[in-house]
Amino acid sequence: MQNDLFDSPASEPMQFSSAGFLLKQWLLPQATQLIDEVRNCVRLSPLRHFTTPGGKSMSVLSSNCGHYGWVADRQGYRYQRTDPITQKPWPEMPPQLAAKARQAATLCGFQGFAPDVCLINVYRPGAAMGLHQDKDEADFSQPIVSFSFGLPVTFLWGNTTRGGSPQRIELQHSDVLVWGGEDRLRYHGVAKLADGQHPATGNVRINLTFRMAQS
Ligand SMILES: O=C(O)CCC(=O)C(=O)O
Ligand SMILES: [Fe+2]
Repeated sequence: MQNDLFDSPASEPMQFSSAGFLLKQWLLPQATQLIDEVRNCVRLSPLRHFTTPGGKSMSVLSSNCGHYGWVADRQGYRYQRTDPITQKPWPEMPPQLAAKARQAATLCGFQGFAPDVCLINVYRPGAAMGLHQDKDEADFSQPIVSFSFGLPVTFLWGNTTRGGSPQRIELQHSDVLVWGGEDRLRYHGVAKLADGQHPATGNVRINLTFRMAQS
């Protein structure tokens, strides 16, 4: 499914897997405002490098907004209501962000998506995310909605088990990925971010991952 105009947001999702969809440049009209909302959130709950249970520092910088936040430390991966840095609840999820995530899910056939967490990931050049499954949520019947802003990156789409060579999906500023159903537990990740500059974000890529942590 091709856009008529290269620079206009997709009106229809591009299906890259049985229950995986890409909405090209779908957030372009709202991108500046949505990025501003994210900046407000990270003023309240700062970006940080989480440490994995294995003791490694993640290359991506992360924070959260919403009722829950995803955290990692020596004890494991989990969702919690408070930010371990500020000891306060995570900032509220900006309604405009939640509304766009819900609308994207609906467009891809997932009705009634009500995310209670938005994980904010900021990638600097050289940062990457290895193949993993999103499986810390209570209910896998809910999809995942993922926004990309700023520098382009290659998204890696694997299988439901480890191994095999992943499909490579090029993500640009304002693209949205939605996956769920039988693809909900697909391994996925992102390749190392290349150096660059983007008018909307400078030298970073911002990823927002919306999920329903609790059913
Ligand atoms: O940055 C991305 O596009 C993927 C992020 C991701 O998979 C995660 O945070 O679980
Ligand atoms: Fe993930």
